[in-house]
Amino acid sequence: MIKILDARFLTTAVEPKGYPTSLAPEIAFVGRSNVGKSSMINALTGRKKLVRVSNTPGRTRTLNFFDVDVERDGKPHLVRFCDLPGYGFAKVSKSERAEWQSMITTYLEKRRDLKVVVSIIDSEVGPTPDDFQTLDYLQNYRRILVVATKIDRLPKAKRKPRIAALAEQLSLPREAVLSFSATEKLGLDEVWDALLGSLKG
Ligand SMILES: Nc1nc2c(ncn2[C@@H]2O[C@H](COP(=O)(O)OP(=O)(O)OP(=O)(O)O)[C@@H](O)[C@H]2O)c(=O)[nH]1
Ligand SMILES: [Mg+2]
Repeated sequence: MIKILDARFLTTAVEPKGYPTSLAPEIAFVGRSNVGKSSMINALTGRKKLVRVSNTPGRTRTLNFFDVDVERDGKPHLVRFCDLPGYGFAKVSKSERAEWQSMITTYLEKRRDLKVVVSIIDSEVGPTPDDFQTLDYLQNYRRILVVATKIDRLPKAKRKPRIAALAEQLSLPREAVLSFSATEKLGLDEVWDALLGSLKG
């Protein structure tokens, strides 16, 4: 049983000197622009407006940190979430794109507290070349949890086969890809269990 006790915005950062002081294991959310990273954080914390979300890609432009007190089977945990800007967003200038890229890779490579990276894939669109590239790059030095979101957009009968197909495309076992919907609150407990489970090991 998962229960959220509290979730709060901590700080915004663009470079390491702005990262919050170490306190809790960190979990980062990465994926294409507009895939639903910020919405996933809101859904997982049960807070509608903890993070701003938008129909327009490119909503999140800095690293945003949140502290979350969560209780699992009666045991309290403190975890820290980091919401990242999306990749593959075309409507920014080349130099701004390069800045984002370096902001994201510096964090993903250097941050000691970062324990798990949630790689978010659009269930409808499937993994894009950017997704493959990011996963290839990350798997060398980070623990990754793949979550297929916006599963609500698929008819119910197509959900399981789609997840199986995604897993195959990503060369992962079927059970390694979790399905999720922020709008319909599907897969919340499964994602929390996987996150807290991987922080333990
Ligand atoms: N149907 C459906 N829509 C979703 C889901 N999750 C997010 N969305 C919608 O997708 C859009 C983008 O959501 P965000 O959470 O802002 O996406 P993001 O990945 O944080 O986007 P950037 O910060 O711009 O990179 C919004 O219109 C959300 O309402 C979901 O599970 N199902
Ligand atoms: Mg966002």
